[in-house]
Amino acid sequence: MNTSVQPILSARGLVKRYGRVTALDNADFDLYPGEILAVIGDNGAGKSSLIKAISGAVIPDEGEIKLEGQQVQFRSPMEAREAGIETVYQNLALSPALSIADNMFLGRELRKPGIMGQWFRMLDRPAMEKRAREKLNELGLMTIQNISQAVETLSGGQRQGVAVARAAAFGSKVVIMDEPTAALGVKESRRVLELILDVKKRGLPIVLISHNMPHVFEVADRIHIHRLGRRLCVVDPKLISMSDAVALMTGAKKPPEDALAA
Ligand SMILES: Nc1ncnc2c1ncn2[C@@H]1O[C@H](COP(=O)(O)OP(=O)(O)OP(=O)(O)O)[C@@H](O)[C@H]1O
Repeated sequence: MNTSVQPILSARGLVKRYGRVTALDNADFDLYPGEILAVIGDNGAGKSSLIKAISGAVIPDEGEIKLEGQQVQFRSPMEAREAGIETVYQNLALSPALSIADNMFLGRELRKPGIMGQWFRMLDRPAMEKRAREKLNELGLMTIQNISQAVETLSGGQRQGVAVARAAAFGSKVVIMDEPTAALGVKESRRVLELILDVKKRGLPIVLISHNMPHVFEVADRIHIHRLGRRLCVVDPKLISMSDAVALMTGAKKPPEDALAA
């Protein structure tokens, strides 16, 4: 990974306190163009808080965030989405009773003029279904036959696929995935890992938060190790063993001198 270029998304000195708990304690973050950056850390290390801060879901108490070198202050996930940062949260944020197409366009529905003209714009369902089908085909999610099928009737892997496809379809700059394989079986996890690699092939950088070390080591270009609310170090999965990464994460081992900007 060429870290001499400007990061597409970066953060410096992020602090987030919840009462007496400091979830983020002077945390830094850098994501470079075209890479898959895994974020790993023990339970409670502050990974979700970090991701929420850079995706607009929480507002940090201190620190700065830059997107393509420009300082940004997202006050909501919608603002981050509008800036090109799409997040697949652990709970997927899908509406089970709605169709695949409706879920893909949730919050940014396509509309057309209604019978009363421009004042009453109706949902353009055929256009949304066509675009959703194109996106899913493009991402190789051919197993989904019927785009108007309700999401609650899909398997866990297919649901994850819809959430990832939505992020990949609309994320113009960054896709963030929080534990995308946590609730999935072996086959479904495999498909999601392939999807992550597909998204990377299409040129979008990805932040992957995961507890699954084999998955992290399989797809990540770099690994950001988060500990006690801050970035401890960044390591190259080709140069470190899984057990050493876990030892760094848990504090059993200290990071080498040169691991800060790997
Ligand atoms: N909304 C909140 N209110 C109070 N405390 C919170 C809140 N969100 C996070 N915390 C606390 O902040 C710390 C960091 O939590 P966070 O969820 O960011 O960690 P994590 O690394 O994602 O953990 P896990 O791997 O267990 O999901 C924890 O001590 C957690 O209890």
